[in-house]
Amino acid sequence: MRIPLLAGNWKMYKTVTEAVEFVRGLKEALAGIQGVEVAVCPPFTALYAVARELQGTGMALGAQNMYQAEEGAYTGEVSPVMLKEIGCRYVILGHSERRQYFGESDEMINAKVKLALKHGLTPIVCVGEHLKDREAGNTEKVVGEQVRRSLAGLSAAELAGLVVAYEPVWAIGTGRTASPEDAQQVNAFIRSLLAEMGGQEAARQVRIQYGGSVKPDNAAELLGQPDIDGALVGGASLKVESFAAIVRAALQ
Ligand SMILES: O=C[C@H](O)COP(=O)(O)O
Repeated sequence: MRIPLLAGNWKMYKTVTEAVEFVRGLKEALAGIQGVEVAVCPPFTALYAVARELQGTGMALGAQNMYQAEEGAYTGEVSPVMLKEIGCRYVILGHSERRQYFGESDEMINAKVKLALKHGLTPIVCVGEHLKDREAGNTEKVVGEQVRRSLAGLSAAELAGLVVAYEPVWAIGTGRTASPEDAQQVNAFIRSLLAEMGGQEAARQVRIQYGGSVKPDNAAELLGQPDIDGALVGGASLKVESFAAIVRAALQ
């Protein structure tokens, strides 16, 4: 039984004050909720304050990125050791915005995934095709390559414990969502690929989210698909009301 993971990726939004205020509201909105896992992924600057605010709630903390080294002269970067100490359970890796604006390759993401796992962080590994890939009928080819390369060399147990987020790039922040059927098809494809890489049991356990314009009014249908085990939510995770509504939709 896979517990759905609803994770809010705040991207470069929210000061420390705004982040703390949000978490206080979210705690109230979701008090007593069971059967789903909820995580928030604030900018680095708010991680510590949010970690304190989340204590004792069962909600998890995630970071949006990390560097592929434990320490060193890497100005501006943050290591998995630092994220673990601060209380992160998750780290988003390979988000399409990292791939697009910061030149992250599958090989770099693979190094990050391995180091995150070494330090007890659970990677949320993002994959997804561009519109031109989908229109050319290349979705599975592109997503398949990203999965194989980003997750190369992982053991079956490591694959089983991962979170993969299928995020079609054309659906991110655009208001254009993949249909539940299309999202289900790609998530099922990713699961079959993971079965090839790590065996049936790993594929049965791994959680595969959908992300891309998930909103309160489309969440239930997306989350009701058999291979969609939660959502990675951008814009709609910035307001307590909409994020809480998406979390509740996972229980329907
Ligand atoms: O990580 C989250 C995704 O980029 C989705 O963002 P969005 O919900 O604003 O489309």
